[in-house]
Amino acid sequence: MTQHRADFQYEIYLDGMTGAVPRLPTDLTALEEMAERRLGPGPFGYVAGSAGDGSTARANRAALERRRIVPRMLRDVAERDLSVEVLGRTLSAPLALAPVGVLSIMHPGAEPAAARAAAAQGVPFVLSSASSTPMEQVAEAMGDAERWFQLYWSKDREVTLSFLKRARAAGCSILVVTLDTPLLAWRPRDLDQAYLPFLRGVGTANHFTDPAFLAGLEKSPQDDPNAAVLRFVSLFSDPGKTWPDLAFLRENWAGPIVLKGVLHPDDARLAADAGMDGVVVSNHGGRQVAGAVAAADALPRVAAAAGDRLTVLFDSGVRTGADVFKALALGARAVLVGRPYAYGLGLDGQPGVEHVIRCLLAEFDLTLALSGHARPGTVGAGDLVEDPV
Ligand SMILES: Cc1cc2nc3c(=O)[nH]c(=O)nc-3n(C[C@H](O)[C@H](O)[C@H](O)COP(=O)(O)O)c2cc1C
Ligand SMILES: CC(C)CC(=O)C(=O)O
Repeated sequence: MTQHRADFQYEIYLDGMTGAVPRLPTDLTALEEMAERRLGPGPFGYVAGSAGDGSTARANRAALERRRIVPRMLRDVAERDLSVEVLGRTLSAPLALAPVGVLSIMHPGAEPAAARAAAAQGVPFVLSSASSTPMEQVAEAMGDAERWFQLYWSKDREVTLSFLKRARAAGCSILVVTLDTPLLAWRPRDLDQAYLPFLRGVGTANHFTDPAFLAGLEKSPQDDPNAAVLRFVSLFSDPGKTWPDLAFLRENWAGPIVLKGVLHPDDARLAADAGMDGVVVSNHGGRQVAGAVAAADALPRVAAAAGDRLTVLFDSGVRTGADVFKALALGARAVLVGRPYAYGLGLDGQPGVEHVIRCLLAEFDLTLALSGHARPGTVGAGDLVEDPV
């Protein structure tokens, strides 16, 4: 019998009947509620939080919920294949774990535990620049599994070059350049808790182990942590950059480059003109511009502008397998998921992250089949209608 991702549901039922394994909730909203009860208010608030009044994070969910699937019947979906081609590689399913920094605030296993889960479930892991574990150690935890590197584009060219070199040596195939965080947004939840991990030196591991970063310090981060954190904050990102600056990254990264945080179709055109290979339509999970367009509302226009010049990925608000399906129907090739896996990690380490991936992919497989599709590539705009607002 063909093994399908959907079979996970019977594993859960059978385990439940024998009482063998206490499972995390399969509804990822319930998982978030459990995380809120079990994790500390600072760490939970940092992950759950968003910019300003939180309206963009809410809009992300509303824009996905407003789209409704129109299932088709009698289409032979017995043999299904969830794989998709993304920038020259075959992914086992249209899902990757988004770059999420500072994972040690969730669980001591931190990034290596999440990366191992991604590897075990066959989905790419995107290593964050703001990782609490040096990228070499994260890569080591993954064996040969697919990983991409997310760059926070430093003010210091030598640090950027050093990161690119290290990421390449650590086996990262795709460079994901995050454009929407040249400044940290106004985040009331973190302000009210006075909780910003970087000011405590968390999420600085890639910097604190980087020769080019260390060269700018008089003393080691161990001997003078304050100076090291201040250097991190001053270099972390650069609001002065413009489109022509991308030439520097194009010259110094041999593989595909994907720009994360694109919401306007004209920015997609500029990305293609700059020789980029893809974009992630994303508003950073509503964490940067309060009042920004919902990512799912931006997606069809960006996908149209991208045409066949760019591969379009999507994140911000994905919480169900049906959301994955909807994002594909709106024009994405694959999606990234952020907060849910951070909660899975916080609640149960590597198995918790695997649980989240398996839930999303089981439900995606079922949604695909029950909507009349045997593979992601046939999903399109005709599969959705939009509820009146
Ligand atoms: C705690 C946290 C840390 C994040 N760190 C990064 C990061 O280091 N780099 C980055 O490009 N995006 C980062 N993001 C944004 C995610 O990559 C992604 O865009 C977002 O979480 C998607 O929305 P979702 O959480 O609704 O799935 C972070 C998000 C969260 C929640
Ligand atoms: C600001 C970053 C270092 C982490 C991040 O992307 C986030 O908190 O959303």
